[in-house]
Amino acid sequence: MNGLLPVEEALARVLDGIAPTPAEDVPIAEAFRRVLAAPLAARRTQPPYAVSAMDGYALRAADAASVGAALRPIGTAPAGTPFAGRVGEGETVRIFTGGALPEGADSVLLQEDAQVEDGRVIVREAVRPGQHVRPRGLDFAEGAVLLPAPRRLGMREIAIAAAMNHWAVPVRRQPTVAILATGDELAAPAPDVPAEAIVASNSYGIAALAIEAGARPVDRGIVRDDRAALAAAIEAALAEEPDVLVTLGGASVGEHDLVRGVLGGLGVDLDFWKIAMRPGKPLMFGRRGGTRILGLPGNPVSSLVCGLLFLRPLLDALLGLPPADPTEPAELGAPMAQNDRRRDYVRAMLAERPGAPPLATPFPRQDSSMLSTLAASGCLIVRPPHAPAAAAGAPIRILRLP
Ligand SMILES: Nc1nc2c(c(=O)[nH]1)N[C@H]1C(S)=C(S)[C@@H](COP(=O)(O)OP(=O)(O)OC[C@H]3O[C@@H](n4cnc5c(N)ncnc54)[C@H](O)[C@@H]3O)O[C@H]1N2
Ligand code: MOO
Repeated sequence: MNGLLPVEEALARVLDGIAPTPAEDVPIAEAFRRVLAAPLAARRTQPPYAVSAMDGYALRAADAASVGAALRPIGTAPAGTPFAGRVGEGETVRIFTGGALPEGADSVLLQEDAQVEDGRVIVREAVRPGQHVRPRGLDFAEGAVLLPAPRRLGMREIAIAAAMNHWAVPVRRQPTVAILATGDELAAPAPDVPAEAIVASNSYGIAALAIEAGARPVDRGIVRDDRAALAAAIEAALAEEPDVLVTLGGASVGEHDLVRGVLGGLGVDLDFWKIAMRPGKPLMFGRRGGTRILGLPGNPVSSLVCGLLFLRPLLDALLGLPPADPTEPAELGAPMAQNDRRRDYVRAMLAERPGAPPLATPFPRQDSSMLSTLAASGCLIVRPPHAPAAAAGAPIRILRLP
């Protein structure tokens, strides 16, 4: 392997022996983006009784089978207030969307198809049996398992969990991700940021990735390239026993790249890998107690791409989610040269095309410091090691950017 570790092998080692975080109950209103720990079954039948799907008149279809039929109104049935009586032959009840279909009625005449004349309701459009009625249990029946686990709870899942009358849901505890930036040159974004500083962006990008995955980031700030300060900052972060500690920068081989030595001295069982990928070659991975430590490279694009490829699957595994192939097929929009021994993740514009795979066109400059191209990209083109030169139109695989 020329001393370069393949991406899959590195990921397998990061995920080795992982167990999902314990389950806890959270109120439904706080469950967005959390991962369901146990399947959810409906606690009720929806709708719990037959209801009208329209504003109109509840009646017996047999009484309204022909245009011109006249019916006698005997009451009203708005949503939430059922009509207490029974609809008999030639009778009708004014009903509104969501109102309970009164006993005796089997259909609803649309308001627009009715005319009220001399206290009578005249049918202007013949009614089919069952018309505009939502039968009991149309959506779901009590006991039906509508949300399997594990599943990340988005808008749709939250809504149906609430509809099934779950006021609290069992979810995985949010993994905690401590994030520590390293580097003398760095300063947090602020009005008074020194002119000579580099604004520390990686912490914010990695925190966003963690939140999107359903984890809880903890910002441990910026530490100088000083062995003692770095050791103190890492020890303080580890003392909180986060599920993951991410260090940013200082991962390479220069004299100021101290993270590796410091982690080793703090009892971290550590691997330092050169991964066969670009961007993001240097990557540290270690463990201490229940904490997994990811040492990401400092170059901003390398940091975020490594975050997508290693931190994201790690968080998914901690949340009990199965591994997923994040790539999909696409077509190349411009020629690409032969690749070397590293797998490239190439920033590219993405154009959707009806009836054809999306078109991915690489940006000409791929410097791993350039967040501007990452921000403008729709995807990363995944080029295998030693891929031959490819012409525009060639089938490729892409990783859509979140
Ligand atoms: N002689 C070698 N030099 C380098 C190698 C190598 O193999 N041999 N690898 C290169 C590659 S590839 C990468 S990637 C970088 C990784 O460097 P480090 O992880 O040590 O990162 P730093 O040196 O600390 O910083 C690199 C670059 O990124 C900026 N940076 C750092 N942290 C942040 C942050 N939180 N937010 C924004 N920008 C950040 C930093 O200012 C530097 O410009 O090493 C190459 N060198
Ligand atoms: O791997 Mo470095 O990330 O190429 O810049």
